[in-house]
Amino acid sequence: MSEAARAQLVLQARGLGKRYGELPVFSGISLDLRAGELVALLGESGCGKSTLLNCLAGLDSVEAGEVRLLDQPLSALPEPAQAALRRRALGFVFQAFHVLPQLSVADNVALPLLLLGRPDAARVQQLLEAVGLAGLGERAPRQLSGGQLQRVAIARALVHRPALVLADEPTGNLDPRHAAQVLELLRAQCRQEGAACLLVTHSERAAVSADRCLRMDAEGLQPWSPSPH
Ligand SMILES: Nc1ncnc2c1ncn2[C@@H]1O[C@H](COP(=O)(O)OP(=O)(O)OP(=O)(O)O)[C@@H](O)[C@H]1O
Repeated sequence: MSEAARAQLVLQARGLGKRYGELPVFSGISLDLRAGELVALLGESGCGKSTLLNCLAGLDSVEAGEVRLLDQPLSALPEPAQAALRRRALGFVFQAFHVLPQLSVADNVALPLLLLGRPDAARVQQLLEAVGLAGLGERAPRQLSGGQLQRVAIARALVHRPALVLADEPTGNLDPRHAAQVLELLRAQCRQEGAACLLVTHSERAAVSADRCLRMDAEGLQPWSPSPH
């Protein structure tokens, strides 16, 4: 691989294998994600997409293989170094949002910046506006709808300009207008900030807007082309 190609690599996974007890979830998964690309990950429910995202982030362990994030061996780093790299380089949109109920909407979005010691109220406001939540920053999460909470989670994942965004069905609870807005935001994050984004989706519409698509099945990850509309 050339130096230029290596420099573009944000994430490199090789030979990942995962099982829950006796149940194999996946094996032999390899994946490269480059700066600026939006990659859609599709596959049947239960095939292991969320588990793979967790393993790529180092939030779940693998039995085999290696994950390199920004050319550092994430899975081999001691936990404090792993946490520091994750905090700096990663934005994660969880399927279940994981918005903290005791913090306001704006404080939830601000959290990654605070953990990095870089508070930036203007950036928080910019993200709230970008996801269509301007004016709701002072609300408590319990006062928001499911779709609004999903957008809080997306704003929080992007606010610190991470090199890698892992997004687990980020448009699953959104109407078409907000789904398009969120996809546009993820794309802008890739284009403007040079981030890589791996987007788990069941939506062919979302897949069409990706730079490339991967389908996950028992054989591993295969390149896939969505049918044009
Ligand atoms: N903590 C766990 N313990 C045991 N089995 C688990 C655990 N988490 C997930 N699984 C199993 O691992 C497999 C993969 O689950 P996963 O959530 O990764 O699938 P998915 O492709 O993301 O599904 P969906 O599209 O429905 O979100 C499933 O068979 C699931 O039942």
